[in-house]
Amino acid sequence: MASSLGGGAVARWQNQAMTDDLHLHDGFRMPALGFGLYKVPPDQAEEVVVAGVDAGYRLVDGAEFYANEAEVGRALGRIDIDRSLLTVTSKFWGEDSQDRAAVLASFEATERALGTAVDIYMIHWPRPNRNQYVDVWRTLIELRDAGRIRSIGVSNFTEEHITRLIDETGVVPVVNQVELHPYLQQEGLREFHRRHGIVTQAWSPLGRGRVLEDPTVAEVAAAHGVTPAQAIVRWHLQLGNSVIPKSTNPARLRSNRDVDHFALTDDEMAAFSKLERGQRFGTSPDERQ
Ligand SMILES: NC(=O)C1=CN([C@@H]2O[C@H](COP(=O)(O)OP(=O)(O)OC[C@H]3O[C@@H](n4cnc5c(N)ncnc54)[C@H](OP(=O)(O)O)[C@@H]3O)[C@@H](O)[C@H]2O)C=CC1
Ligand SMILES: O=C(O)C(=O)[C@@H](O)[C@H](O)C(=O)CO
Repeated sequence: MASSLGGGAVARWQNQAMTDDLHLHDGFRMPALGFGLYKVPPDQAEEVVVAGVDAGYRLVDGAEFYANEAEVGRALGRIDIDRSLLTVTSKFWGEDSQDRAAVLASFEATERALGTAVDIYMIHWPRPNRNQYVDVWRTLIELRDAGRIRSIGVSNFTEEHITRLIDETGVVPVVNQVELHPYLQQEGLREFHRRHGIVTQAWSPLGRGRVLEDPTVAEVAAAHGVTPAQAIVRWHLQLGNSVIPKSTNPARLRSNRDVDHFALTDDEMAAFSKLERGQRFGTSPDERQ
């Protein structure tokens, strides 16, 4: 099993199921491993969600922007599972307006489309030039306090943005969903999250598929007899990230979740950490307004 990178290091995580829940600082829990729905075409979304839950995923990452929430809702209506076992997320897009009325309208549109409660609702982008994200956050707090959302979080927020939320409202997001993969490991932000009890959730965790051919990833994967995607998902989980790979291919969707039977060694984790190159495949937080 040990690769040349593994070198006999202690496999701290061996036999530990990494697909279990993470604890949120508001007392609720969230599965560490879920699947994402960005760019899942509406005519495939219903079947992807049914297949994902059937494969054992319990976290579904969606957003109004993905334009497939009605199909996700249809799938959730079909799935024969205790709803309390699922974590359904969505995000406020806010490109047109960020006023309270716009937040409420978007949230209600998502609720209607999904036909079920949103467990975790996030601000999709801080859009810092507009300077309204603290007010948007206040509206999310209001919705949470009214019992309409279980937990509230953010996405694409920097330390500076989160610090402002905390200083001005006293409410810490439960999660910050950010671009994170072996080529963009976000070490500083992860440390900041740790200090504040915020879960780091990795978007584009496979680098949109573009990290899968990396030679180090391939070597580690081969040593464990798994796919590069499985090795990367396992790396995320061992870092303590929540992770939401996307696939419209049922076999890949299933195998991306099948990561409890192997563990990266300390040396393999160290080899992954050397892959950092500050490379983004998506938009940066300050860029999108
Ligand atoms: N908050 C935010 O701003 C953002 C959030 N997200 C969230 O993160 C999720 C995942 O990010 P995403 O950008 O989709 O990128 P991912 O890193 O998850 O990569 C998805 C790509 O990898 C391919 N892929 C998946 N599994 C495998 C596999 N086992 N072998 C080979 N190829 C594979 C997919 O193709 P195929 O489907 O054909 O399998 C797709 O092309 C999104 O769906 C969304 O929920 C994403 C971007 C921004
Ligand atoms: O980052 C990009 O350039 C994208 O297209 C996506 O990340 C998109 O903006 C998004 O937010 C998906 O969740």
